[in-house]
Amino acid sequence: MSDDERPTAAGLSVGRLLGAGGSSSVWLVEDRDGQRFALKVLRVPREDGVAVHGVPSEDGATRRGRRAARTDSLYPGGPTAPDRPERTLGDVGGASSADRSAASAVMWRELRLLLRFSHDHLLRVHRIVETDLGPGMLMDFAPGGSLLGLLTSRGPLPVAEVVTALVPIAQALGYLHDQGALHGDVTPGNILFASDGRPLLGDFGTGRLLGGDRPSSGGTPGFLDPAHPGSFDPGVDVFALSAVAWFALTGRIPGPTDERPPLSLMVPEVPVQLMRLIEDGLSSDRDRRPSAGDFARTLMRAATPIPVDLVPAVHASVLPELLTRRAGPDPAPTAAGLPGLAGRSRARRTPARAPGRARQRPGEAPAGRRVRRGSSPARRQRGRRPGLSRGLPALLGGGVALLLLIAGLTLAIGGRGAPATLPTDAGADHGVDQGTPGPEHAIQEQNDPLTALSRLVAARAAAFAAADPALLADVDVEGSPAMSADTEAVEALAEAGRKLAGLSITIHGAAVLSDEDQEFVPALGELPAAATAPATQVRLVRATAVLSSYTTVRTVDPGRSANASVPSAASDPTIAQGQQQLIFVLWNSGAGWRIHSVLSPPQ
Ligand SMILES: Nc1ncnc2c1ncn2[C@@H]1O[C@H](COP(=O)(O)OP(=O)(O)OP(=O)(O)O)[C@@H](O)[C@H]1O
Repeated sequence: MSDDERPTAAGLSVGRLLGAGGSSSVWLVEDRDGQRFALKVLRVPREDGVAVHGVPSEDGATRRGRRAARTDSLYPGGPTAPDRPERTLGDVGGASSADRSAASAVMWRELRLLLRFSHDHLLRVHRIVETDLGPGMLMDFAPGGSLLGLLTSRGPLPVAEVVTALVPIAQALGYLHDQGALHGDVTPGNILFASDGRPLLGDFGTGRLLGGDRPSSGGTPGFLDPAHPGSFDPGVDVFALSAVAWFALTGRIPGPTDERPPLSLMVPEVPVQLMRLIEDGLSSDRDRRPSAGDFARTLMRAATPIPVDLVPAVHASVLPELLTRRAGPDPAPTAAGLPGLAGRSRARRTPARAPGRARQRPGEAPAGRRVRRGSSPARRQRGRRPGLSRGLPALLGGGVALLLLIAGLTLAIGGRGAPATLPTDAGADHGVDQGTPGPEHAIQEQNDPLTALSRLVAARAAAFAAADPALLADVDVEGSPAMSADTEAVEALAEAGRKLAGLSITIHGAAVLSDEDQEFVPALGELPAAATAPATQVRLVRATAVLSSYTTVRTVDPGRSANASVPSAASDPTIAQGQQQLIFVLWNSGAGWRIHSVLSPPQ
């Protein structure tokens, strides 16, 4: 955005452009006391057809990524918001007085609405100021930037960070709904972060009050409830929030129900209750959608929240004030040399345990080896882990752990056209073994979890490909998180009369994590001990799971015969291949290795 689009306003010095949405540009400003604010100036459609694109003043990669997110991921196949002809009020010879008074009315309306509400997670708006480009709204500056900016820089987020980012937003929506108001435009661009990492819901431009006279005209494609456009229904905000959660976990907008891949296939570590919550929130059946308050409560129980790592996304000038940054010296020796892990280590040592979650029940002493050993001070004092120095840091250094690339994420945010390059490591490649395992193979598998893992993921792919939950019996531990999530997803496929033709999964670079490496996997603290079967062995295997491309095929007789299929219709989407770094928790209680759960690697 050029300098002549920079507003001027009495008593304010105007700094960098913070961002631009479909209808406004937002600038960093400072008042005479040195206090910083964000100043939002509305933009209006251009009459001469010449487009003025608002781009954030972040680095080039972020800018490119944001465009890609808008064009490839946020708005696939549809009109892209930035391509709407638009202008800043006052440009090209100045806006008409009618434009200005319309803009002013919108601003006053948003201000009046916002002044009625006060919540820790609603962005505070102060007043309207006159600028040379028309009225501007002065609001709190959110130095952490937006969730969209964060996802553009980092790629999809781990479940634990999604919990941190979205529980407060769901609570803020619950508060608004209780007050008889709708937000109306919950999107990743409208979720901002304070410097202490607090998520804030902004942009009440399309908000509405119950009984208000103005129908909603806003909303953002991809996050707009297709079933109830324009209705005054809190479920519209819950739909949008669920779409944001899907987007944060996968890097893509969810798309229509019968076209989106199962979430548990794209992000296997998503707990089953979270998968259900998001599917319920996106359901076209309004009665299935939870209230915003229930959404917050269920999301809170999905994982122990960890601080959102904002560092890769923020402007360099705000780094020093960012409380959640994890670079620099850390008092915990275990985190030495591992930027990004310090916060996680702390979070793990003092977990914000959700109600009802017990790490280990009294009297349930682990008979086999526990999934995770306790982290004694002595262990923490030992400093850098030799295993980690070869393994996880390679992931961290490459930034690969940030990219949960599965099922078509080559089109995902960040403008990346191809899957990330993965670090080579010492682990052998374990391609799919399609043949029937012989006795020798079975013995080898019994001893070697890496060999077993290749077979397990191939069999898991076969269950999804055929939409046959019975095939999971030899894949997942009975009653485990993996079994619940996979069964639910495969049954949903079967009920929808679909299967994923051509899907296969191969394992590459698999390596068993040492005990010391396991110290750095915070989510392990949430897994139950392997206490139920005395002889249970547990291994954690870090690996890259590579999904082939596949096509969603409709079966002839939905819900009954997954074997019969109709030829792929032209509309059936082919999902491009993708890959993902994962940690598989494998159990062996005597009958061979099975998948107990799947985690994302620490970042
Ligand atoms: N208070 C703020 N502090 C820091 N950055 C902000 C603030 N408000 C907005 N931004 C940045 O500006 C971008 C655009 O802001 P906003 O979403 O309010 O504009 P908009 O035109 O209303 O967008 P849309 O109509 O597309 O939702 C945000 O995505 C964010 O990056």
